[in-house]
Amino acid sequence: MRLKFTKMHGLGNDFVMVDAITQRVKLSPEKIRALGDRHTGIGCDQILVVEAPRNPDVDFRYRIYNADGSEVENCGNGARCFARFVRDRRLTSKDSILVETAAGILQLNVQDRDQVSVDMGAPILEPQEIPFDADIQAETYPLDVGGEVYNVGAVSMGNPHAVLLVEDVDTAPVDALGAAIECHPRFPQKVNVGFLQIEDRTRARLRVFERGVGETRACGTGACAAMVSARLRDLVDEEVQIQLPGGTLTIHWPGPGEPVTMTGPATAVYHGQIVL
Ligand SMILES: N[C@H](CCC[C@H](N)C(=O)O)C(=O)O
Repeated sequence: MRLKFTKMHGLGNDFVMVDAITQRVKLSPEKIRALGDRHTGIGCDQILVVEAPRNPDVDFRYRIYNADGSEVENCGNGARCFARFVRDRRLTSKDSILVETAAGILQLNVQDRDQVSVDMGAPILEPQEIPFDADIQAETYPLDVGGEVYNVGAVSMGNPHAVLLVEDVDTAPVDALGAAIECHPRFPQKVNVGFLQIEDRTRARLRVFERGVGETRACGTGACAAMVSARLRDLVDEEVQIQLPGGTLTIHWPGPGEPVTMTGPATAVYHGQIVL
C-alpha cells in the first residue's frame, strides 16, 4: 500500500497525519507500529487518521493511534495539527471545525499564524469514568507504587491522566516512575503520567510520560489534566501558561462542569509517501 502523509508536530509532540478521505487507508496495529518506528519507519509519537464524519452534524472524524499501535480517545496537540492539516489540504475552509473523536466531539478554532484553540470539553473526574479504581472522587488519591505512596490527581480528558506535583521537573524521575504508574493496576486502561511543577498561580512546568509512547516533548491533554488537577487543589487561577519541554500551551478552565480550552501552535514539517 502506497501511503501519502504529512509529518507535523505540536510543540515537538510529533505526528504522522494521514488523509483517509482522498486515499484508501487500512492500517493494522502492525502497520501503525511500522509507521511510528523512529529507525525503520517515519517515526512519530502518534499516527492521526482523518476520515469523513459518521455524524452528519460534524465536519470530520479523526482516529488517534499511539506509536505502540493502541487506538486512544483523545490527543490535544493532535487536534491542533488536525485542524491545520485539513485547512492546508483544503478539505475545509472553515475557521471553526467540529471533529468527532473516540472521546466525543471537539470544536477547533483556527487562529492567525499557526495558533489553534481547542474546546477540549469538560474534564471527567468521576473515578469509574476515568477509569481509576477509587471508591469516591477526590482532589488527590494515595497511590502505592512499589511500596512508596504518592499523592496523585486523576483526571480524564477523554483519555486518562495521573498528575503528580514535583518540586523540580528537571530532576523528576519521569522515566522510572512514569513507566511504573502508566501500568498501575488501579488504572485498568493504563494512564498518561504528568509531573507538574507549580511556579505561581498563572505559570507551571510539566513533563509527561505518555501511555503507549513514553516521555514526549509535549502533551496537550496532559497539560489540560494537569491544570485541572492543580485548579481543583486551588493552586492556580483559571488561565495558566503550561511550559513543557517543547514549548508553552495556554490552558483556560473556569471550574467543574465547564470546558477546558487549550491554545497553542500546530506545525507542518514535510509531506511524503511511504510503501507499507
Ligand atoms: N498517549 C495518549 C494519547 C496522545 C495524547 C497527547 N499526545 C496529547 O497531545 O494529548 C494516550 O494514550 O491517551
